[in-house]
Amino acid sequence: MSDTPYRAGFVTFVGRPNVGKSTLTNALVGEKVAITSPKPQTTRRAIRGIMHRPDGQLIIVDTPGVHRPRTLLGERLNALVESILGDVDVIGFCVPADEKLGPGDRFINERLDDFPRAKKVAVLTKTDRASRTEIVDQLARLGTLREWDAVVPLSSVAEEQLDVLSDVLLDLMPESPQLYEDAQVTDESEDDRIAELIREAALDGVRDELPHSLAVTVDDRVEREPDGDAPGLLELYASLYVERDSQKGIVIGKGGSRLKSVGERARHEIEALLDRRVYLSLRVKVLKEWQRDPKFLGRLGF
Ligand SMILES: Nc1nc2c(ncn2[C@@H]2O[C@H](COP(=O)(O)OP(=O)(O)OP(=O)(O)O)[C@@H](O)[C@H]2O)c(=O)[nH]1
Repeated sequence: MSDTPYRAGFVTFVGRPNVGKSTLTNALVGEKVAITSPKPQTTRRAIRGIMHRPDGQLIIVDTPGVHRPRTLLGERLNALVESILGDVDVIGFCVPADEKLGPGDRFINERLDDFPRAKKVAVLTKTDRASRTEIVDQLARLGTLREWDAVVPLSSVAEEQLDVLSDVLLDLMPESPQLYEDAQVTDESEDDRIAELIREAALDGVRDELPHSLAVTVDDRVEREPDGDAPGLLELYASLYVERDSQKGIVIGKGGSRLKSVGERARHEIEALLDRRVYLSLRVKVLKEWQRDPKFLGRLGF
């Protein structure tokens, strides 16, 4: 045994939409906890994933994309980002290896000056999509932005250099007792995670601006009695909220076909999460302007 002290603390990954923050969180935690989708700005919640190691714990806070507020939801998201960044030990600034450093990256980087307490690590994501030369060039450009506590190139998909990042992050954490129990991978409630899985399935492949217009609540759970030798089912009743009739049509699809496949996909994911059989009932409701409704936002946990 070495005499390395036990370290634990909080890290958050920031960066433009779609740079791979959620995928990185999932790869580090090793279980699906954050919503990932090819659409920008689908992460709305501060979902925490916890990476456990014998020598420490990384508590990962997933932030929503930093964007200009146009609605009450947008304002609350930005306020949420501010409060998260003010509170973490390390901020991981993510930039993809396969795109040039742009004004969006510089804007976010400059905002990091407002959080002097946090150590700052540059993470070059998606290295599997770039050549060696491109990676070296990007690292050099990243180096001009500020004096980083560390710079790590990695690929979450190819699972390259993830261990390097976790070593680096843990090294920057304060000495601390264990903050969460071993078995915990997230402190989100089970219903929240179920709602996220449904939301992710419902967003898959929809092309317009649905991401911010779709909210999911789990309304009821009923234990169905075991039938002979067959174990009891868990019945889950959830609602999908959209803002317009046209969006309801998109979610439901022709003759309900899309909603059916959304339900099937979500059910599989939920069964994997809960490790038991589930009956899932989905209803789609139109709630005009829900993003401006403080009461409803409160219900969603904002
Ligand atoms: N090839 C490759 N693709 C990746 C990698 N990491 C993420 N992606 C893909 O990039 C897309 C965006 O990833 P996300 O993890 O959802 O990105 P995000 O930064 O959390 O996005 P927002 O939630 O919009 O802020 C997805 O299609 C991922 O599969 C990687 O290491 N390699």
